[in-house]
Amino acid sequence: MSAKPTVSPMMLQYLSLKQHHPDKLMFYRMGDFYELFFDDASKAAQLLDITLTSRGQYEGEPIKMAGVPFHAAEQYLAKLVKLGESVAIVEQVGEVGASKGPVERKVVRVVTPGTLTDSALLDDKDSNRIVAIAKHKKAWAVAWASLQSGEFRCQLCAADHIVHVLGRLEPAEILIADGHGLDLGVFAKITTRLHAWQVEADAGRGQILRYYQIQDLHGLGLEDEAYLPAVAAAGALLNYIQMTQSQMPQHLEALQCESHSQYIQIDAASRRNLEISQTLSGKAAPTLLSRMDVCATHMGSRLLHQWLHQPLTHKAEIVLRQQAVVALLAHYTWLQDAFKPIADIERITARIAVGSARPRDLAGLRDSLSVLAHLAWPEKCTSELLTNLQTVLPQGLAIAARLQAAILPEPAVWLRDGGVINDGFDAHLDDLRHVQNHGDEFLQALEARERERTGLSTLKVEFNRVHGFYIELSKAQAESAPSDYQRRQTLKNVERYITPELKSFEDKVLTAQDQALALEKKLFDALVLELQDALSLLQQLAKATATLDVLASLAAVAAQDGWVVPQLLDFPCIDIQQGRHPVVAAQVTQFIANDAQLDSKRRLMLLTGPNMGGKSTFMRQTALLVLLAHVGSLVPAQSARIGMVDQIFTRIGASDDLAGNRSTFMVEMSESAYILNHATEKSLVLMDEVGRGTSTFDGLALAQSIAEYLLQKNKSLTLFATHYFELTKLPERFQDAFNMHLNALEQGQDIVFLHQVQAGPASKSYGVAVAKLAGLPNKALHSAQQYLQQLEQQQREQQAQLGLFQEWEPDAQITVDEHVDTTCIPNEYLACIEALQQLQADELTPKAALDVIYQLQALLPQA
Ligand SMILES: Nc1ncnc2c1ncn2[C@@H]1O[C@H](COP(=O)(O)OP(=O)(O)OP(=O)(O)O)[C@@H](O)[C@H]1O
Repeated sequence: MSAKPTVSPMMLQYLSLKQHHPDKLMFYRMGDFYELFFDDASKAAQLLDITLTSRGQYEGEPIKMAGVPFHAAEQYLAKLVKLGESVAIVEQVGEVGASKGPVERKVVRVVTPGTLTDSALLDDKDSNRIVAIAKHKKAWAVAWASLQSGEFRCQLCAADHIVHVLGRLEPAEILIADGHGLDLGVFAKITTRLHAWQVEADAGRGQILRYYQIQDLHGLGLEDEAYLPAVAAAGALLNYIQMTQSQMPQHLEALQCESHSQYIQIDAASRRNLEISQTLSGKAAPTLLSRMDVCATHMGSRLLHQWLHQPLTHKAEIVLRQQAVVALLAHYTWLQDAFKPIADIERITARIAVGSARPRDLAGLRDSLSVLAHLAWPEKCTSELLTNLQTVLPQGLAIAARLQAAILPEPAVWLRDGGVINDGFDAHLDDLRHVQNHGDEFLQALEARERERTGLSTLKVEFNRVHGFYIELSKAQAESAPSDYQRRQTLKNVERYITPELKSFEDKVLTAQDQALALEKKLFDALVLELQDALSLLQQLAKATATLDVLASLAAVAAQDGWVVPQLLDFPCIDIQQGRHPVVAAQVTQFIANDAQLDSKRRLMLLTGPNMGGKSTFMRQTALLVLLAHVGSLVPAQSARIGMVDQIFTRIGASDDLAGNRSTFMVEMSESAYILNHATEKSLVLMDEVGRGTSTFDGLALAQSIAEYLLQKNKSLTLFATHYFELTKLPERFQDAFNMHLNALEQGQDIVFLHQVQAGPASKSYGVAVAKLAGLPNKALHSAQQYLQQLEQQQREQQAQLGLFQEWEPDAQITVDEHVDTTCIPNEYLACIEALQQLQADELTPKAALDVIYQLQALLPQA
């Protein structure tokens, strides 16, 4: 008879918990291990490189199992979260043996990439945002929160704009309802799917009202029906945070709806191209952020990251920052030195809010608040913004004093070890500690007293781990032991005793330790609760510190490299004298500074020049200087006048989007389409070699029409780099287009880049010379040179036959002037004469005249 397969009660418990978290890995606590079962076990074994075993059977199959030790769980969690996994943590919450069956367990928290608060799992410089996307009727909105900073915001936005908002926010996790139908591009892989009912306006409204304990959404400015998508998104976020945290954090700031005109709009592709915080190859350096970030604190680094991604559009706000940076130019070293010991107040505040703060967090907070409160600010270092920030700093003094009283100067790492609460903070704790620490004195006194009472010289009071405290007498004197001595142990030469007084002392000492530990935990938890009432002040302090740190960092970079204050104008204009690329200039030994001038009369700069000549660098440099000016930073230039910009677009470089199934050319055209559909007169557009992803003629035709569209329709300030020399004729038809080029010197077959931007178009592109620099084999170079000559010759011939005449007089029939007697002229010279006759010599530039001579020569019979 075969035994009926049974499922163990523990496995039943596991399965019932797991059914609520089918898409997450489940860490199921069993003693000193977190165990994973079934498919979770195989996945974890593979991702974490841990051993896969099995235990018992389920439905006739062995149950796969893998485990990680409880004390090392954090490092495994960190790895899983980095890989984009979410983990539900199941703890034993009941007493072992309290009831029949397995000890009671429940999911105490869910660790997801966007809801981390644990310092061990977070990157110090990462904002770790979680985003929810929602739709109501036909309108969309995005809401986002950071459990570190307490930031909680939303924004209404068009469906095709969502991916650009995501580009700015760089979320760690995105919540979105199933079947949303949006193309999220690279962000698709970090989405967590919700049911449609979890992202719904009514439910969202309820969540928000409950969280803030308010009656309606008027106070938050979200009562209008138009905000329903934002309400749905924000509510879904709150719901998710509540579900994942063991305790609902109370530090989220009042939900704010951002307007899309608050910051310069930069689409996702442009953000990438400008390498603001990530290089095109995905590295953290060299980028604008890595160049600008000399912040003393991680809070500052995170805020600077935000600032660079969110250049402001309100001039007054920018000017406040500028003034502060200027005021700090002579004092940044002082401020940075003062800030060096400041802990990450923002993250400590987050851990206080979710109840996971540790002893050293509170000690760090205490020391930091104290430093901030006692800053002796230099008298001459003032500006409106600095004064506002400065007034916040002393407000942490009361909390610092309270923590000073409550926490030992150097508390233990773990609360469970004790040694956290300060002496003198709680009388009972002091008593308990006194018992523990002053046991020796008591024992010495007892020994002296007992010797005197009994007159026994061998009497000793001692302690060992097995038998606790005892009075010891030699065998010889044991017979004279008083009657109240109770025998505890007999050894060869000695007898050991206990007395009621010693027993009660022993009880007191042994329980004092446990009691002290329990009391320390209680006092610490109460302290954390007390601090939870001050979350908003702590956040203000963190924000003020981070802001000062960023301003000092901007001042440091500007002071060390001689940057200037850009003058901000209210009309479209870029007038940069001797500008430098903030990142490239720091990398090359000699960087050539260049001017850039664009305004309503010179809207489109056609930029030509050799490969490697510096076109991309110059274009990016211009955009980065405009961006920095809107951040409130000074800029690397001799002088700069910059008009307020609403959007920055860049179409630079070739990249294909294999994940999105789009070819290089398709990406190029989609980005160009986006620019033509969105750029305005106040936008800055960078176009680098549009059209190069397709055949020459298609490419040229597209580049030409895109440039014309930008000039006629968008009227944006545009830098248009191209290798199509045909485009350099555009200024002949459009007054607001003009040519500039990057110059180079040819020395024999070699080329020297001068990296200077000069007026007019480039004379040639030096492609073969650059290929030589790149190390192309000589043979290949040689034949390239020959092909080039042939192609140039063919082009000259074609132009001579068609282009020459078409260009001077497009509709002209090839006729010879009737006043000229042509009978005596050989036929082969006639074309040349006709061409000369029709030439409008006064309208030719010297360069065009030279071209004409070449073409005429080509018409003549070879000598
Ligand atoms: N103003 C400058 N001063 C000094 N070095 C420069 C300058 N501009 C560019 N460079 C150097 O020249 C290199 C090539 O510049 P860049 O990529 O901008 O050229 P490009 O004209 O866009 O080339 P391509 O047409 O091949 O894309 C840069 O990596 C940089 O090292």
